[in-house]
Amino acid sequence: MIHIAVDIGASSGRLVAGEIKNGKLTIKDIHRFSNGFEKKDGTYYWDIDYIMNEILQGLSVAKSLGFEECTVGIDTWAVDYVLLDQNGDRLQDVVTYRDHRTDKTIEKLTNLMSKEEIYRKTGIQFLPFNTIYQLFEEDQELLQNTDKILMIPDYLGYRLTGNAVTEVTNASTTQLLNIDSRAFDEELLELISVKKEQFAALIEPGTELGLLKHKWFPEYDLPECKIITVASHDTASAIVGTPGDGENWAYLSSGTWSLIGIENHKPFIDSYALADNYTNEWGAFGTFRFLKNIMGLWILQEVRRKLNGDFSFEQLVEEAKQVQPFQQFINFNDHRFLNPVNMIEEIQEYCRETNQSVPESAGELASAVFNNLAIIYAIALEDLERMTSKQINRVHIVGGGANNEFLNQLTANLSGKTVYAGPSEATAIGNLIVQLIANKELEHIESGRQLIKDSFKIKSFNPYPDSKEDIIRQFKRMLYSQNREEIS
Ligand SMILES: Nc1ncnc2c1ncn2[C@@H]1O[C@H](COP(=O)(O)OP(=O)(O)O)[C@@H](O)[C@H]1O
Ligand SMILES: C[C@H](O)[C@H](O)[C@@H](O)C(=O)COP(=O)(O)O
Ligand SMILES: [Mg+2]
Repeated sequence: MIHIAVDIGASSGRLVAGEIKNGKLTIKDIHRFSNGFEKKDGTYYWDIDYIMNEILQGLSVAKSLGFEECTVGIDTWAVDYVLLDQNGDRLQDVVTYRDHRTDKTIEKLTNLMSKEEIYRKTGIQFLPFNTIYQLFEEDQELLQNTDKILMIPDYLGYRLTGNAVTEVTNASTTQLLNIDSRAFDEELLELISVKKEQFAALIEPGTELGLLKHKWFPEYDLPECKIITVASHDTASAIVGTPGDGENWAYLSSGTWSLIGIENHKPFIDSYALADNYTNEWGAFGTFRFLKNIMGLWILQEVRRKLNGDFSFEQLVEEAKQVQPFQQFINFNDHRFLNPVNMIEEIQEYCRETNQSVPESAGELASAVFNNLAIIYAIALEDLERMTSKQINRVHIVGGGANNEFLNQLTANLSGKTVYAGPSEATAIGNLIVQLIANKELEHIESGRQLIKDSFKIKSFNPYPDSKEDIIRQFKRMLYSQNREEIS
């Protein structure tokens, strides 16, 4: 049986076919498309109908390749949602988490319930765009006319099958789930005037959602598909697809965002985790993703866009190698980098404000991005070890960022840990692993990770001893001198 992973990140989407052949997981790119958001009347929106069409185009490519039947799993970015009326039709376009409508909402909501109380209930990090804050800002009349609130991958699954669910890994990013009861927290729902019935039933990854409706067949030449709900938060799928083993490894899901953390079997909720804004997003198979959001390669994507796309990502890496490293210390987790009008100007303004040299060329800008991301990763790993008393010896970098060998080596040097890079398509692979487990072709996540190790090339980067301590100390000194607001 062929399985198809639909993995949609903030910058790109892909359909990847996979099956186990001769003891290895073989994957094949079926369809790729770019993703992004547009500003309309002052609000930033995704184009969900464009995404839906690309998924159906991709499935028709699968049919043209001879796949007459398959299972399909969908994973996407977190927190965003669709509002449906009683007929199952969308009440409005889909607002993106980078919209500025929630820039001040954490402050408003934590005046009604303390940060400590919300964190005790949910164990979820305070990001301004969490679903709870977006719903708080929604038009109240619209919300009262809403029959169902569906998270993005659940909405896409609903459009394909007609069945509505709320998959738990992605639902945990709403900051509305109670970590003890594993249900929506009624007090938090009341704070934002949402009724529990407005969410579809919570379900675990690996649950069959339904069959692809034939209403799509006249317009697209499609295979017969059984849709399986996977770990539908893409980061949860990325972690399933990360070939770590034992206790002493961390993951770094490196795409538009950098999500750095460890896989836990129980939540880790204490004042240090709250202070450092670490989260306990729910993982597949009852695990917890104790991680931190770092602004990630979004910064580079926006620098590249402002350079009119004149450089490929590979070229920007080569340009960065040509310049002196560590010329500026920049806290890219500062809220100002979440969605500035012009990322290059924002970076340059930050450097002027902090009396640092100003990066001008593509190489200087790319070097500033890579060097400071590596420092922030290293500090996050230090925090993880201190908070959890766990020794982290290995960092598995997965996602598109795993292709950036320059950043992989910088991360190894500054963290002092061995970096294992790949698979770059870990998210799609993790999506496939859950489908294979649901289809009883794999027993559990451990056998899935062993299959990944047996099937894909993983490249290692050993740390070169250098003055990492001094660099990190200088970065921390700059941080404290600024005391600016992070993205929480
Ligand atoms: N060959 C490459 N060399 C350097 N960086 C790369 C390469 N391929 C991808 N990347 C990096 O990976 C990022 C995209 O990662 P990806 O996981 O596809 O993102 P998302 O899932 O968020 O859309 C790009 O922004 C780029 O920085
Ligand atoms: C807003 C969320 O934190 C974000 O979606 C992140 O968790 C995520 O899913 C990153 O996926 P990308 O593939 O877009 O980097
Ligand atoms: Mg991704």
